[in-house]
Amino acid sequence: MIGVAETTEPHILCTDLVRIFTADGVEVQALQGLNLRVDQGEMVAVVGASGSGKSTLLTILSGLDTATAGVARVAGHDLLTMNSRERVAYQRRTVGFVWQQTSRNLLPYLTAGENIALAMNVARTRRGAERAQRVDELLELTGVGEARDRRPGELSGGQQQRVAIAVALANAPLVLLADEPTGELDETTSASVLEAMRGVNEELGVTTLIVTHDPTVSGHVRRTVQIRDGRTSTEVLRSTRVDEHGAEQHVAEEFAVLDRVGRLQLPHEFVQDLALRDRVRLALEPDHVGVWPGHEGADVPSRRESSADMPPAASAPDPAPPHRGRHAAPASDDAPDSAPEEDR
Ligand SMILES: Nc1ncnc2c1ncn2[C@@H]1O[C@H](COP(=O)(O)OP(=O)(O)OP(=O)(O)O)[C@@H](O)[C@H]1O
Repeated sequence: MIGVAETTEPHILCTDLVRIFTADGVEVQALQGLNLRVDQGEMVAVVGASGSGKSTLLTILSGLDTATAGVARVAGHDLLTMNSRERVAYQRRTVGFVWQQTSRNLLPYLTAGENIALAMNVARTRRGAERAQRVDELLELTGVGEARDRRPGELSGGQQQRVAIAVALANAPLVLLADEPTGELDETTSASVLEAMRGVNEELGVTTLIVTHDPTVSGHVRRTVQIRDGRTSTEVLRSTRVDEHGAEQHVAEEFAVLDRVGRLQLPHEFVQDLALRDRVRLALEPDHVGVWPGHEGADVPSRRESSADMPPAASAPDPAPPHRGRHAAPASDDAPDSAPEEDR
């Protein structure tokens, strides 16, 4: 393992990640060259439609599955070359997980406190009074101190997920991974569980990645990455700015993701609105790139001096205006703002 503190490597790094499943002789490409970087201490949500590859990504990052090709590194661990011993140590100490189903997070016959203590017991971290103190601290941190002596069946869904977060944090992991942690909760309870995760991220600085189909998650994180067909397609960054009157404004800005070799996915509605298909014309302008339909009969852009590689043009459009929905706008609570329809 590389010393994470000594490098500038992100805590989660996926480069051109591919996962191909073969079932009954048919190949399914669940991840098709996915790129993702999450810096140390960041909290990021990956959202996408059913079948877009979210769980596949999380299963690889948690060390339960291995990618077919590409790079997947978490806190300096190379997940493609790890042997089984390293994998066990990685799962016990480097990463913590929260899954959608309580049954996967907690043992039903143990109390909340015993579930947390068990995680430390298995990894042989902390003993005796130190262990008991850590149990109390984690239950306080996740806002369920009162649940300590109750079994999962005696807790609400939201309380169960908070206890699950405490269990995931028992061995002080560097990275917290959550797969649909609010999938079985109502909207209000989901919001409170996500806020608990945010509190943990801010308090402990643990790098946090949540994958979910729930678009409201983006209201609780600074960065939301959209995954589409096994690739990251767009990102929404949320920030707070002070306007000219000194008032704080929450701003959400959506970006397309550009990979190492310059590929990007155009948002679905852009493709539909301009009836783009098969190929497009591109023009390099001093401060932007223009994209026009490339099929026969489509309007051809003018040849600009800066567009050296473009074919001769028939007409000269105005400088391409920024397309709607792609620049800073006040964030609404029902984000993800202008995310492609099919990804919601
Ligand atoms: N073990 C497997 N064998 C074959 N195909 C699989 C396997 N696991 C996933 N897939 C396929 O890979 C694709 C991505 O699946 P994945 O479960 O990662 O999507 P998802 O975004 O998590 O979806 P959901 O939100 O419905 O859980 C789907 O087409 C799925 O059918």
